[in-house]
Amino acid sequence: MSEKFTDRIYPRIIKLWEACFNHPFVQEMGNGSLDLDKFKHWIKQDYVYLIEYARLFAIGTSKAADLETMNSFAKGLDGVLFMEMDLHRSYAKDFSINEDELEATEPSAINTAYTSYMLNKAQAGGVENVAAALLACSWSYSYIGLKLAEIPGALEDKNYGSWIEMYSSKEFTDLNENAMELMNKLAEDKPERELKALEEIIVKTGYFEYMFWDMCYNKETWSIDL
Ligand SMILES: Cc1ncc(CO)c(N)n1
Repeated sequence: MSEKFTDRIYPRIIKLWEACFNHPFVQEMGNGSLDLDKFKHWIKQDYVYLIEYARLFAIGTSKAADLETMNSFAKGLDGVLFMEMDLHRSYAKDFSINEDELEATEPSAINTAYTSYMLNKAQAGGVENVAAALLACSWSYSYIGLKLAEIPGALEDKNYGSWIEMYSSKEFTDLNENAMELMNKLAEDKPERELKALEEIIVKTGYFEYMFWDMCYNKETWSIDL
């Protein structure tokens, strides 16, 4: 059996996940000191990010060549819309942000750039492009969730415990494994040139992951108030 695609790109990709894990936003969630306003910015921005992200799974479902692949994309779509976004809705409720306000969040510049890039890559290419465009999202959060859960007391934190619990849960771990398996299956037997292009999509979305943390930490929207 040939080497799995995700194993082959791992040495490069892990540097991105480590940088995300070491970002002050993530570190401060881990020790409970993160400013709640920064976290609220994440909840709102991430909610509208996930609406666009969910579309990728729908695109993948329609581009899939066989039923098994359709099922995997559909499972991902269900997981994002109902399991992952429930976390955001539950936090929003605690913060007295109603669901209409949450859904009406204006995506920031980085958020818009990230989702536009993903959707463009997903729409322009074959089904393997869709799997590549959505992978950094689940892979990085799964890495971060599992690492944060190892910090003593982090799972019990009154503010960030449920975040860490969800992203380190079996359900989310399964969702990410499903995305990784999809990528590996769709990358099988692809020529080197195409594998390089898929790797590039994963690296670029990985950079966007880092920038998303930074955007939330600095509560950025767009550069000029109008
Ligand atoms: C920006 C971003 N990346 C990844 C995830 C994990 O699904 C998320 N919720 N938001």
